[in-house]
Amino acid sequence: MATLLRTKGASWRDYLELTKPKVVVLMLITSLAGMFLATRAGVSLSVLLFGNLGIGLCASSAAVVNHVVDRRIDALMARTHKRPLAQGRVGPVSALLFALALALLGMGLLLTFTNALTAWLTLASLLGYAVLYTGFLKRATPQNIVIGGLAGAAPPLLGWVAVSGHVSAEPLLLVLIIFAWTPPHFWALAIHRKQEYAKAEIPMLPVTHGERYTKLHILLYTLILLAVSLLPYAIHMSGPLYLACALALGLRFLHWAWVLYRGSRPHAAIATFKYSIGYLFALFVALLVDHYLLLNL
Ligand code: HEM
Ligand SMILES: CC(C)=CCC/C(C)=C/CC/C(C)=C/COP(=O)(O)OP(=O)(O)O
Repeated sequence: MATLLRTKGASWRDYLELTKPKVVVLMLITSLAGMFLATRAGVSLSVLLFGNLGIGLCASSAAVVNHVVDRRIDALMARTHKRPLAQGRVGPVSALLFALALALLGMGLLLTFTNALTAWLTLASLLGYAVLYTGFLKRATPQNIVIGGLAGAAPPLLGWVAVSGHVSAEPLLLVLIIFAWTPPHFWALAIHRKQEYAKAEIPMLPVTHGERYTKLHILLYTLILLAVSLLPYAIHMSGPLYLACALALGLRFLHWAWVLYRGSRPHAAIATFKYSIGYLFALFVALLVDHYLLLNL
């Protein structure tokens, strides 16, 4: 029991780390875009603050559960072996109680300040990542991140529904962008960390199908991503500034995917992974700025 509840030597930093804060912050930028693009009028301050806080707390809760479920495989991999649960600084029961508190608070905020549809869609994303992806898909199939990616792609839809109260085609397009982005984002890292995933017996694509096959699929998904990222302009949801940014960012992503596929440069996999994060951040900031300019000029 002592090991299950252990918090000896754990600091608030350990608990913060369990929530995957950088990932959650990027998700909140995508939910912000969903909120602002949902309306030509302003977003109310309570939805802006408590809607994002609620989504962020639920995403954090899912991330904590991921650390609990994965603590044994995390201990086997160099990238993750120092995590609080892998090293035993935080016990699984303490972490699960923390996750429960985050989820209850997040759901409470969403039900109070947004609407029931937002709360239930957020809960579905939480369970999609914490239970479906982490508890099942991750160990079951090399397509784990393609299917599980839907949970991480949901925030623009959650933000949109928090403001409008209903699902429509435009936010689903934003979800589709993140859905197409996830395979190049993750498989680039999985190539870089292939030996570790093999050691932990996790069937990531580079382990099961090899690097060549994975690089080809990164290239194909990056092409799909470039095409899909132009659709907000095509359906008049966004203007020329967004189009220019989406083209420039997407062509640069394609450049990295091509360099990785050709195998001509060392470290191309980790460079592609790092670029993917900057890409998604810049694309969603471009959506926000473009929306602001369209409304105010
Ligand atoms: C199933 C979908 C996804 C998978 C499998 C995945 C996987 C990963 C992995 C393994 C890392 C490395 C973490 C580390 O170095 O400790 C990472 C980093 C990151 N991911 Fe993802 N990711 C997914 C979706 C997303 C989404 C939807 C976002 C944001 C919208 C995102 C944002 C980030 C960020 C910002 C980092 C850098 C974190 C850091 O440096 O601490 N990821 N991702
Ligand atoms: C409510 C809502 C929006 C939920 C989304 C939850 C969420 C935080 C999704 C993040 C996706 C992600 C970082 C997957 C990596 O998991 P991994 O186990 O493959 O990576 P790891 O080895 O670094 O832990």
